[in-house]
Amino acid sequence: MSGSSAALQPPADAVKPVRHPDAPAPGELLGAHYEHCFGCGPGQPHGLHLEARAGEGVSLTAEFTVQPAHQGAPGLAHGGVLATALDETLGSLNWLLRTIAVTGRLETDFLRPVPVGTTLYLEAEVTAVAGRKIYCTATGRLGGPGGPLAVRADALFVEVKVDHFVDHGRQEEIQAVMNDPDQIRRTRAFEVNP
Ligand SMILES: CCCCCCCC/C=C\CCCCCCCC(=O)SCCNC(=O)CCNC(=O)[C@H](O)C(C)(C)COP(=O)(O)OP(=O)(O)OC[C@H]1O[C@@H](n2cnc3c(N)ncnc32)[C@H](O)[C@@H]1OP(=O)(O)O
Repeated sequence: MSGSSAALQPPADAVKPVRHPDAPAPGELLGAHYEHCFGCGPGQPHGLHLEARAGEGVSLTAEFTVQPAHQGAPGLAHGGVLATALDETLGSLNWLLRTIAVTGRLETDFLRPVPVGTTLYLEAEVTAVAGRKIYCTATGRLGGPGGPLAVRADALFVEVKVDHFVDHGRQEEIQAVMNDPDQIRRTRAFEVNP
């Protein structure tokens, strides 16, 4: 079964997404948004280490290789890990809009089992924007762009201010980020280029 619920249907006043003029060029790696992110951070030993690359328009591709630490059933990826890969890929789209946003709703179809050792090839695009609401969709294929479709998702992201993280994140990590000039520079770029 597939398709998304009414909550993921863009409203009548939704518009097409607009790629930000300073978005990374098609083919460029986006890089991790946070060193300790479970989805993309290089500082997470058991994380997904997902790598996303800008595509045309407001789209991107990403890859992640399923490790033994990602198992649910023996030799197979855990469904929650696959949902994380989709969530991370969809979240990365916001770099192309230059918007900071968090997942409000994520609907996932698991179509085929994904064995350990598989490289999951993901494609995602923003389909519509309505105010703070960003509607997007993603697929994950086994082995490469022409591989069998294994997972897919539709999601709604909601734009937030940096305050969202400052107000809700544990102070220890927030302070560490605030002391990291690279992270602050990257975050500020989003604030001054709405
Ligand atoms: C100096 C420090 C620097 C820090 C720098 C950090 C930089 C980081 C950069 C990038 C980070 C990106 C990280 C990506 C990681 C991958 C993505 C994730 O996993 S994110 C984690 C999981 N998600 C959450 O934890 C959200 C928890 N939820 C919330 O916080 C709120 O519920 C939130 C923000 C989503 C909405 O709350 P409201 O109070 O702001 O807004 P309301 O009015 O409730 O919603 C706005 C609109 O959205 C709809 N909406 C909200 N949630 C919905 C839902 N679940 N389903 C359908 N519609 C929903 C509402 O109906 C409303 O629509 P209408 O404007 O009335 O038309």
